[in-house]
Amino acid sequence: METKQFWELIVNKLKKENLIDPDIIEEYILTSELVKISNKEYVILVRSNLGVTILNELKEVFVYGFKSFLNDYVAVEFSTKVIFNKNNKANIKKEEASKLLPDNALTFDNFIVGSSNKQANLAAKNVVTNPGSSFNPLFIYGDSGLGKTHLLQAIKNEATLSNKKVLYLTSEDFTKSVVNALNKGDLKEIEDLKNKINSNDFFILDDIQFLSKKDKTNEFFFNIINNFTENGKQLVFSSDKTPELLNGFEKRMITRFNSGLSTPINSLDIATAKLIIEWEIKKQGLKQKIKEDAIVYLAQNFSDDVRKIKGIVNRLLFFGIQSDLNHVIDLENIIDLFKDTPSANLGLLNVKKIKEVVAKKYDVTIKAIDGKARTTEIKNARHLAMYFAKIILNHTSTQIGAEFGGRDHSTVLSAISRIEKLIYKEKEFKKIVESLKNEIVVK
Ligand SMILES: Nc1ncnc2c1ncn2[C@@H]1O[C@H](COP(=O)(O)OP(=O)(O)OP(=O)(O)O)[C@@H](O)[C@H]1O
Repeated sequence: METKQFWELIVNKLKKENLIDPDIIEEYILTSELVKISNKEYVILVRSNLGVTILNELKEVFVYGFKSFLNDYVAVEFSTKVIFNKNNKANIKKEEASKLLPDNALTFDNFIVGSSNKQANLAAKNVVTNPGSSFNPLFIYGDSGLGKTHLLQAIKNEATLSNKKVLYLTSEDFTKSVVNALNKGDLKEIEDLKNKINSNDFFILDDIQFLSKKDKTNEFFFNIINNFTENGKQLVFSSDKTPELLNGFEKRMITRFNSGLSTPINSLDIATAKLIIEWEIKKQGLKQKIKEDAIVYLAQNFSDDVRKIKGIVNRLLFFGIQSDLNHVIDLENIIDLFKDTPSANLGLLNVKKIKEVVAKKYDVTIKAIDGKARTTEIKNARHLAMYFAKIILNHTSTQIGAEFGGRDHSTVLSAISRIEKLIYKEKEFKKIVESLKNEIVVK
């Protein structure tokens, strides 16, 4: 279908469902144009900057509109024609330059985004486009193996492609250089090192928890932080803890770490873990097909750390080498292959836990959720629990039907769709869903 017709369909749908004020439709939407960037990315060109601001507030409604026709979530951005054309030219240049990066470079393109890391990913992209503004320093924290270094390297690569001067160091290397210079007691050497670091547009320091806490190293570091913030240049730090929990730093340092944006990378949720497993399988080139429920099982049980996922996929490849090319790897194979591997807590997540959390919230029983009663409270609880079984556990609609008192898969689909619609329409309901989701996935 032509993009123009497709855009008309979406606008008509949003109009019909009264999801947008008619004046806004008239003034900003009917005068806009849709541009398809890829199957997953669309840009809506609006006539004015004010229009962009207003429509950005309604982004979720548009995402809903696209999903109704495409049956998938897509990225929707708003822009004016002038800005879009300017960015497009810059992107083409960047695309050319990015071909110079090694194949295994850690970039935003090969970082898989899901609810556990989307905030950190967004903040990381933001400091590349707006260096030295409000998110300075950017402080990313989280457990080992969840992608902190990956995001820091992505910032480095992307900023370098935009012709920025970037210094990325591990805290160990930074400490070594500083201690070396200080031990020599040669003032010029210390000044040279300071100037060398300060000459960059970005200073990225990984695993800050390992930084030496000696007074003089701290003093040196404090000076660097001040130079960067005063000159509007970007600082990025990563750590396994929040700034407040970092031991041994002076209070003034903690205040500096907190003066920009601290953002977590949380433990993987099952949907993201599943995407990373599928991506690794594809990247590493497993020859055999693997069944969906087998991947979900791996995601539920072994995805507390992305490094572990890589190890799991290596074992799958080894299994593949020993198997027939036509063999389809199923759940039974996987359970057998990983029977001695200790599983992560995610394995404890199941439909029962979802039903318990939702039943408590709506003050109904699990029996009622599985039963036939259709009071508003029971229906809401049932539909929401089905929705969570889909987005958190990634169960199929047939599977969910069976788990909720033997319902038809089309009943499940319409329940999920009802919840999605409510989330887009009602901000309060969206908040409830977010908080219940956190309660369910918390370890
Ligand atoms: N969301 C993701 N998408 C793709 N690859 C990822 C993702 N998260 C992590 N990885 C990969 O997992 C591996 C471990 O990630 P990384 O080194 O960035 O973790 P980390 O949080 O810095 O851990 P540590 O605190 O131990 O240094 C890397 O190979 C990284 O590329």
